[in-house]
Amino acid sequence: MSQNTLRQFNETDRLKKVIIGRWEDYCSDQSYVEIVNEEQKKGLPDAKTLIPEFQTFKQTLEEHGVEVLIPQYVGKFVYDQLTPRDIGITIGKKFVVCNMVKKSRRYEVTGIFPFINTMHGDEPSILVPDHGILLEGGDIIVDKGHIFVGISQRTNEAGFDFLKQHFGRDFNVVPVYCRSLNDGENVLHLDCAFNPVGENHALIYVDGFREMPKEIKDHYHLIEISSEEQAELATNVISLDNTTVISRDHEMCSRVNQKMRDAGIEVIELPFNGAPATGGSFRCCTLPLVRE
Ligand SMILES: NC(=O)NCCC[C@H](N)C(=O)O
Repeated sequence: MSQNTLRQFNETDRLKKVIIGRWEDYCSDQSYVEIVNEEQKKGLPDAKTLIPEFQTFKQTLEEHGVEVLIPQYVGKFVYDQLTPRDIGITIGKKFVVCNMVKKSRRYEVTGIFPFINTMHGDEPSILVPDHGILLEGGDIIVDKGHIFVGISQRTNEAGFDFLKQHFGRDFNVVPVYCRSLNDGENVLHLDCAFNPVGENHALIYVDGFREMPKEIKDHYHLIEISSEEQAELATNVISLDNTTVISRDHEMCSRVNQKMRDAGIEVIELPFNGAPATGGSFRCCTLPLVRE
């Protein structure tokens, strides 16, 4: 299959081509930094910790046959290009350019346009939502005929409606209402509380949702995680295929990692502390273009 054809129908299909976060130039000018989430209020990571962690991540992906792309540097006003997951999403054979809530993330997508422009798909293959429609890729999970859409800190009902309008014929588009900061829960995006792994398992933080959709209960064997594990982004693994994930080598993720192993999934644990301190772990730091 062509590496230049957009394709993502399942979260755990074999990952062939992916954009990962850009660690160089991170926070290169502090005067531009915007604190965009609760995690960052605890302090931003030292840029030096990012280098070995991202290099090892990239190398591990490549060793597993994945083509890895790094965004171009956008400029110091976009101080953080670590988590490309949110700026766009491959759905089926199309690409949706996301409308970001935070000002400092709005132009991040220009760093990946050179890659998107080389990709083909079902025309028109690039969709751009209107103003007022807020949606971020971390809130969108395409799996088993569904598009799960987190209505969260970053995606609104209009974002859900947009996806339903464009993809509702081919997918069952399911809203997933995440609890808010006012409810005492910090679910930045859906993938901070739910993530399919393996053939039909899913990691889940049940208290992160106002109500669990039937489609999640019916289609997955659930591996539940605690609030302490959720705070360390234990759901936020990246699947290489339906047998293998990359997860954090971290004490608050080790129980969940073992649960996945018990379910027959190979878990590659890598040290990854810098990006999670900005709010995103392995899923957030990846933007798949091709899964087959
Ligand atoms: N899918 C995700 O949860 N992405 C993490 C995004 C972190 C980024 N610093 C942000 O707050 O937008």
